[in-house]
Amino acid sequence: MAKGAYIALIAHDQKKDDMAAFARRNEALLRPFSIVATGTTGGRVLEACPSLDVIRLKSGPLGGDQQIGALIATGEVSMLIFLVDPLSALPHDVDVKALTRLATVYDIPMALNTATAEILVRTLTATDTQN
Ligand SMILES: O=C(CO)COP(=O)(O)O
Repeated sequence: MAKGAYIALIAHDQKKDDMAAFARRNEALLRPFSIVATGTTGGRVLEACPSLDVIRLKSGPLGGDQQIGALIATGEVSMLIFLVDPLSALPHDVDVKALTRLATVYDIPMALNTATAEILVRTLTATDTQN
């Protein structure tokens, strides 16, 4: 993974505890990287892991998903970990779809659940240390 590229972290409300736990488990792996996150998720990650370099954007419903989508379009995101809640209706569902669509268009490694996130974070950080 290219240095300077962001790892993007986002979690829906019902998944924020899972994201905080994920960050805590993987704090050492994530520490060398710059993280970009939607507002509330970023706050939870920083609370759990104050040592991480986290840039907080707007909250998802206020445009945070779109901000991360724009960073993907400009080539600044190398990994997207987006813990989605498939059991709740969201007012900004169109933004969520737009973001996952852009991650697919630009072929960004994308985890939508914790199990995949655990695999992805190890694979990409291991690749990085070989470069
Ligand atoms: O709603 C979100 C993603 O769609 C997440 O936004 P927050 O991290 O601000 O809650």
